[in-house]
Amino acid sequence: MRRVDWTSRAGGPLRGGIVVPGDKSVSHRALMFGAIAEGVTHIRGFLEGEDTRATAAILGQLGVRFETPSAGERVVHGVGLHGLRGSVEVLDCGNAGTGMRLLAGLLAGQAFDSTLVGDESLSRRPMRRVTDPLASMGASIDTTDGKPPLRIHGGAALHGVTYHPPVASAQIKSALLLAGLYAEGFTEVVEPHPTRDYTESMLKAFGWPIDYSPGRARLEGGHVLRAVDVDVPADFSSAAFFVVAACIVPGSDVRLKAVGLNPRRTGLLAALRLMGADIVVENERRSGGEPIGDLVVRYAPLHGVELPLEVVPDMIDEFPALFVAAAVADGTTTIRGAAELRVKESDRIASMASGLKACGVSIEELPDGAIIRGGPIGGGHIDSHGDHRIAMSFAIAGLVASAPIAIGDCANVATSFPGFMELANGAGFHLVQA
Ligand SMILES: O=C(O)C1=C[C@@H](OP(=O)(O)O)[C@@H](O)[C@H](O)C1
Ligand SMILES: C=C(OP(=O)(O)O)C(=O)O
Repeated sequence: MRRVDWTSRAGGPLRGGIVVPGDKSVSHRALMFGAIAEGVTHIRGFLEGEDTRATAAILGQLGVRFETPSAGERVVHGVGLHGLRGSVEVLDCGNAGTGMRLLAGLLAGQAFDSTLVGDESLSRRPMRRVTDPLASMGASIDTTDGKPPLRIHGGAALHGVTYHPPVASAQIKSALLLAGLYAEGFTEVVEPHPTRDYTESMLKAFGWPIDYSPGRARLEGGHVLRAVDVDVPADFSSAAFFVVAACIVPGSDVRLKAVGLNPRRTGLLAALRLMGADIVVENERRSGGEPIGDLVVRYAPLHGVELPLEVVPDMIDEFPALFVAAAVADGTTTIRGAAELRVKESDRIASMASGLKACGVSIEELPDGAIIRGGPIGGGHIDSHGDHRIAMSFAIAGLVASAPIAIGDCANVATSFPGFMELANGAGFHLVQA
C-alpha cells in the first residue's frame, strides 16, 4: 500500500455543522444479513470505507450480487440462508477485525471451505477468541498459531451452545450468533459486560426470532431472514474525533449531525462530561431502529479524572481520542480496565504512549491503561503504526500543539473514515499530506 504521511498544525476554532460517514459496525452487518436474506435489501448511509468494501467484495466472491446506485447506497440481492457458493480464492478482509470475526461465524455453517486472510495488522490479531467457541459448536477452523489466515472447513454440523465470553466483545458475540443461525438448537451468549447490540437488533428486523437484553442474547437455528431496508446512522466513533477536537480548541462550537447514539457506543460522552466538557444532544430521534441525534459541542476547559471502569466497554474505539483530551486536560487522568486496546489495529496503549511522549506529554503505560498528566503538547514526529484511529487522534493533537505534529503511515484512515482530511480542514483543522 502507498505510504501516506500527514502534518497537523495548530488550527481552529472549529465551527459549523459536520456530517460524518456511516457506521462501520452497522454497514458490515447490513451487508452480511442482506446477503443471506430472502429478497432485496436496500442499504442507505453505507460506509464507503475499505473495511466495509472488503466485506462486500467477499460476499460478492461468494455469489451475492450488489448494485451501487450512488456512493453510500447498496442494493443487496439476497441469496437466502443456504445460497452462498464457495470461492477457490482466499477471502481478503483487509484491515477489518469485524469483517473477519463475523465472517468466521457466518462461514463456519456453510457446506463449502473458505480461507479468510487479512493485511499485516489483521494478521497479528487474536482469532482463538472466536475459533475456540465456534469449535465448541462443532465448527472446524484452523488458525495460524491463533492468528489469520483462518481455514474454515465446510460441511460441519453445528449445534447450539451457551457461551460466556471472557472479554466483552460484540465481535465474539456476533460470530456465535451468526453460526447459531446454522446450528441445531439454541445458541446463547452471556457477556461479562453488555456490548453493542446491532447484530441482535438487525436479526430481529430481518424477522429472525431472537431473545435479547443487555448482556444476553439467545436464538435458535433454522429460521429465515427476510430482506428489510437498512438506514445506517453516522458513525459515533468517527464523530468522536470532532467531539474531542471541539472540546480542546478554544472558541470551538460544532454540531455533529444525525449521529448514531446506541448507548453501548457513547461512553466517550460520559467520560468527557466528567472531565468538564460542554456537550449537548439535540434532535434526539430514532432512525432504522437506532437512537440518533445531533451532538452540539462547545469548547470548555477539561480536567483530569479517574475513568470509571464501567464506561470502558462503551467507548472501546474512542480511547485514542480520549488520550489526547487527557493530555491537554488540567491534572491527571487514570485509565484502567482497557487491556483490549492492546489487540486492536495496533497496540493502542503503546502507540498513544509513544506518540504522546514524542510530543512532550507525561504518560505512564499500565498493562490495562495509562496515567496521563495533562499539560502543553509540543510538536514531534509520531508513527501511527498503520492504525487509523491513532492517525486521526494525532491530527487532533496537532490542533493544540505548539509546533507541527508529523504523523506517519496514515493511509488506513480510509478503512473507517474516507474523506477525513477534507472534512477536518473544512471544520478548521490545518492538516496536509506531507
Ligand atoms: O462488533 C463490532 O462491530 C465492533 C466491535 C468492537 O470490537 P470487539 O468486539 O473486539 O470489542 C470494536 O472495537 C470494533 O471497532 C467494531
Ligand atoms: C477495532 C476497530 O475495528 P476492527 O476490529 O473491525 O478492525 C476499530 O475500528 O477501531
